[in-house]
Amino acid sequence: MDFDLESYVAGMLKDIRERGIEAVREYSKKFDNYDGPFRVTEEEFEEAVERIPEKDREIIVRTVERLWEYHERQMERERLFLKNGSLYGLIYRPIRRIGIYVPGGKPLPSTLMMVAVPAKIAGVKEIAVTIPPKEGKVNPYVLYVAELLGIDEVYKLGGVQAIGAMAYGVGMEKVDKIFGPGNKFVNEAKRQVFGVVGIDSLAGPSEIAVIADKTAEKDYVLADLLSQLEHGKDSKAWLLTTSKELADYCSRDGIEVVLCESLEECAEKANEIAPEHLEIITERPMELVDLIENAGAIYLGPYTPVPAADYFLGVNHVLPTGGAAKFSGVLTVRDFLKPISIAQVSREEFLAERELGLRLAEIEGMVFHRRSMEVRK
Ligand SMILES: NC(=O)c1ccc[n+]([C@@H]2O[C@H](COP(=O)([O-])OP(=O)(O)OC[C@H]3O[C@@H](n4cnc5c(N)ncnc54)[C@H](O)[C@@H]3O)[C@@H](O)[C@H]2O)c1
Ligand SMILES: N[C@H](CO)Cc1c[nH]c[nH+]1
Ligand SMILES: [Zn+2]
Repeated sequence: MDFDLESYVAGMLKDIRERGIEAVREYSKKFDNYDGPFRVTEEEFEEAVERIPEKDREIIVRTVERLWEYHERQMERERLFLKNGSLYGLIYRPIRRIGIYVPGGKPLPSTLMMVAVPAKIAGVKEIAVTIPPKEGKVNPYVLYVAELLGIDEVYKLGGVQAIGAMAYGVGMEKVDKIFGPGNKFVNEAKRQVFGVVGIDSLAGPSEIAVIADKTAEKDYVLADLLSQLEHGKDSKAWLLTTSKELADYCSRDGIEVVLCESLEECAEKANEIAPEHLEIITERPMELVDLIENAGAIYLGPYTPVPAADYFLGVNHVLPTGGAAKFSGVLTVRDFLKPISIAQVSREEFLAERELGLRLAEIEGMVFHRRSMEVRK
């Protein structure tokens, strides 16, 4: 019988809801060989941070600066307008408390930067971070990034138990929204807790698709395809090409190669896949962009490989996978903000336009709705 991921994860989440910290402890022991205490102490922070060489601190600070510069342009401002003496618009408020899941199979400090920077720009006040421990410890680079960004609430928790703990408030205060990518267990757990908390997107195992023609440097294309397969056995790589030579060169384990008649056909295939990342390495890459409907991120030309975007370009690397790019997109500052509609209507406009509301209330059979509008003089 096939493994049923949905019921497997549902069972774990139910257990965490019902038995709380005991269940979290047992799953953590089983999958990460650690049963607490879960919150990273001040001493552990200090010890880890001291271990980071000066050169690496500089690398991290410069990377954070690049991310900050890119993301601060996304900050939403109030959008208000006046019409007939009335005020209308949207105002924005940050989510109060969020959880960030940092993947830990290969610990990814870069992912903490990718989520925490836009969260800080948006003005999120409280951030709890979870990461699976290794031998009871958290990766020191993750703790350094946390400290640099003013985050002191870090938990040694991974997988479904981390998502359950953040969503149901087990061993910590419940969060309002969970961010961050993870493996198929993490991704499914996020999908299932949606509604109890918000989630950013279904950011699961990494993927890359490359559209390339005969002008592409073969070694660049192959290296890029292999880069995302490095994330793990669930990762995927597709080459969509019009070049038979390139197709043969990249025919390796784990890479799905599709030989197409034209670049338009490559674009069509890319839209069907809706990959997390789409590289276009062709003679005139920009010409294909108009044909792309579904992709988490599009990187053009020979000098925009996915790993550069994973680390230092400044763009965000938290992206939808598994076809979710058909209905969602890259993580942005907006994901940390709640738009609130606002209006203050003038008497003149209200009286002039209320017949619309009165009749619509009648159509819907809403007597008290009608009354609320009618009663005003
Ligand atoms: N889409 C994106 O934006 C993006 C960004 C970065 C990383 N990623 C992806 O994140 C993933 C990280 O995966 P990872 O495995 O390295 O780390 P992870 O932290 O997501 O998963 C590790 C956890 O999975 C749990 N787990 C492992 N086996 C289990 C089992 N059989 N049953 C229940 N729980 C189990 C354990 O608790 C462990 O702590 C990779 O697939 C990577 O490609 C995606
Ligand atoms: N490629 C990942 C997004 O799918 C992000 C990442 C982090 N570290 C290395 N790569
Ligand atoms: Zn990567």
